[in-house]
Amino acid sequence: MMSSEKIPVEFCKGFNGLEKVVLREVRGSSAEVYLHGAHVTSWKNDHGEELLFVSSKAGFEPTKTNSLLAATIRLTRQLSGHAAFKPPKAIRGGIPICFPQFSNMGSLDQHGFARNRLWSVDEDPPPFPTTSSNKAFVDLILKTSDEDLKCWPHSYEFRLRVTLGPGGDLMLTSRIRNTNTDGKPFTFTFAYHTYFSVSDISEVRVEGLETIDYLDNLQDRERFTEQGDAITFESEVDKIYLSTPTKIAILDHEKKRTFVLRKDGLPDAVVWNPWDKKAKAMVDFGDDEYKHMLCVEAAAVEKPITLKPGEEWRGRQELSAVPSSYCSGQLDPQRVLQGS
Ligand SMILES: O=P(O)(O)OC[C@H]1O[C@H](O)[C@H](O)[C@@H](O)[C@@H]1O
Repeated sequence: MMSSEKIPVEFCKGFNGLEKVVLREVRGSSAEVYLHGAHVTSWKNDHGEELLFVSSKAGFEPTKTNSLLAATIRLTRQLSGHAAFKPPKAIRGGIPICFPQFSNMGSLDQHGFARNRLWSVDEDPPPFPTTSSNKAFVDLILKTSDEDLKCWPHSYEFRLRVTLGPGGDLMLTSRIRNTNTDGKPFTFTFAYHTYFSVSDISEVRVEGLETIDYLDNLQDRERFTEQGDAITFESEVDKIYLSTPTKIAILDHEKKRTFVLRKDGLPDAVVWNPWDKKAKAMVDFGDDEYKHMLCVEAAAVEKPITLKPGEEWRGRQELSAVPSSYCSGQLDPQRVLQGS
């Protein structure tokens, strides 16, 4: 007799034959992680609704990879010069990992190399201090390669655990260790570059960043202070909020859904939407897709992290999606932020 219980962790082939890991939780939620970039490309709630944005122009159809239709789409794209995602390029959407450099704030390529590398499954990860009963998780690892030593001359071990919690929450924990044998410390910046899927950007509010200082990427990283109201969107935004609260809420009024982002070890938060002009300039992003995404990125940017040999840093992001409660058309941010 076949068991009806879903396999919590499945290793299989995804887009372009690339290896992926599917996490499933008994109530029906799921997540997908590619070994390319340790990139989370899908996070679905127990109704099967996708909660992350992945660009249709990324050329990335995670669920149709084996079908004739998907093959035809891929061929058509190739023939029309479509900007399909192909390693070593990063996937446009989901949760790319920016390491060891956020943005262009250093000598490396934009956002560092971790999002473009092939990670391995970590068969024997060091234990976490707290044990949990979660079954749906995977441990991935990235280590120094000869190629990366040329641009970043340090030895490191980057362990990422991706966990799907029993309620469908998605947890990412990074542990980065300096394994240099030359006695030298290293310094890095970091971000979980999360693309949330939203119904309509003009209906979205972000709570938790009011009155916080930020560096505006659109104004030479000049420092400003955010006003007292929730953040809404009517033009391009690219801001690095500094030393933010650990909990940020993204309220999607139309979907009646609120994402709650909790973070630990990551003081900053980047908020990005390219809006129409920049969207048009991006080859792997649809002209109108800016309306349906918002990046809110748990990050360590302003104060780079320095590790001495043998030292380990930990940075964690936890995402949940909850139905928004609202009365007389007004969302109640207090309730969301208090977690009630
Ligand atoms: O195009 P990418 O390299 O993936 O970067 C996409 C975006 O990432 C971050 O949010 C930065 O703050 C933006 O300045 C950048 O445009």
